[in-house]
Amino acid sequence: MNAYGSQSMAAPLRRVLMRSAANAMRGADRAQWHYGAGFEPARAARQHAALADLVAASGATIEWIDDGEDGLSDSVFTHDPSLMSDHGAIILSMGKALREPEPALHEQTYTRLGVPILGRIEAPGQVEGGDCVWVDARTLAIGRGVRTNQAGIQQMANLLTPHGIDVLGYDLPLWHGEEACLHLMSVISPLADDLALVYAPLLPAAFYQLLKARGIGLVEGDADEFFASNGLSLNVLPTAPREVIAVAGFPKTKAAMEAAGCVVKTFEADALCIACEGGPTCLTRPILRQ
Ligand SMILES: NC(=O)NCCC[C@H](N)C(=O)O
Repeated sequence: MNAYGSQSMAAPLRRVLMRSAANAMRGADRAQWHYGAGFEPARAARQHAALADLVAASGATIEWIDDGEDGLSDSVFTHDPSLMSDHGAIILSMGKALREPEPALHEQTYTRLGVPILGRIEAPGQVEGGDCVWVDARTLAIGRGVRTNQAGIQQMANLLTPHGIDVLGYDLPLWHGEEACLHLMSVISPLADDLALVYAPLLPAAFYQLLKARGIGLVEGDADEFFASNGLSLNVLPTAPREVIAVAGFPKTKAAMEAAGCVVKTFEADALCIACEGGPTCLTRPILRQ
């Protein structure tokens, strides 16, 4: 099967790219990778396997990037080195220097799978997948921050505008600093095409106004849980509209999603997500949503 295509954040997830944490994270140095005290490679690997079980149980086919002890610990966060469109994959260019080898891993995997490459973001351009949000099939919002720059956003526009897609850039705040991970997707998780979980105080104001103008309902994530989890309470993966996978331990955020009609499944992720600054969305790169 070489089916691909995704210009929605929440259409049913059919096929997704992941990388096991078992070998990738095994020897990672906490300080070098900017991981928190809770990082524990063996526990992170078990938690990653539990997420993969939930993803598979949703009916999605997982395509695995070749496992290997290449020391690329962050390569488990497959959302970031490539973006999928209905016209093929876009190979991205990382803002975090330690992650620079990862886009090549994605390109090799797409080639093996027979998924076409639409184009590449090239240095000095930088775009990470976590900064990209499909507002609808014709509108891609991109957060401009420490991981994604204007040169990268312009290259993305050059690739997608010919396909009728508007690419809109929005400035992100610095928040915890240049070493930390704050993507646009750190402050919004789409739950359905017309519904998103947000931490509104950190949303770019013009992006907030766009969401409202497009009629997208906003569910407010609980502020205490957002801060306690370093933002990961908000990082929620839709496997279908209003069917989501979230990190366990944030009952107020979960209840808010349920009140908005969502079915929420959770997995323990202290060693994998809270410690390493990436949640279930970040651990998955959708190849096909339809
Ligand atoms: N899309 C995401 O928010 N990805 C999280 C990536 C976490 C990883 N430790 C990083 O700093 O890049």
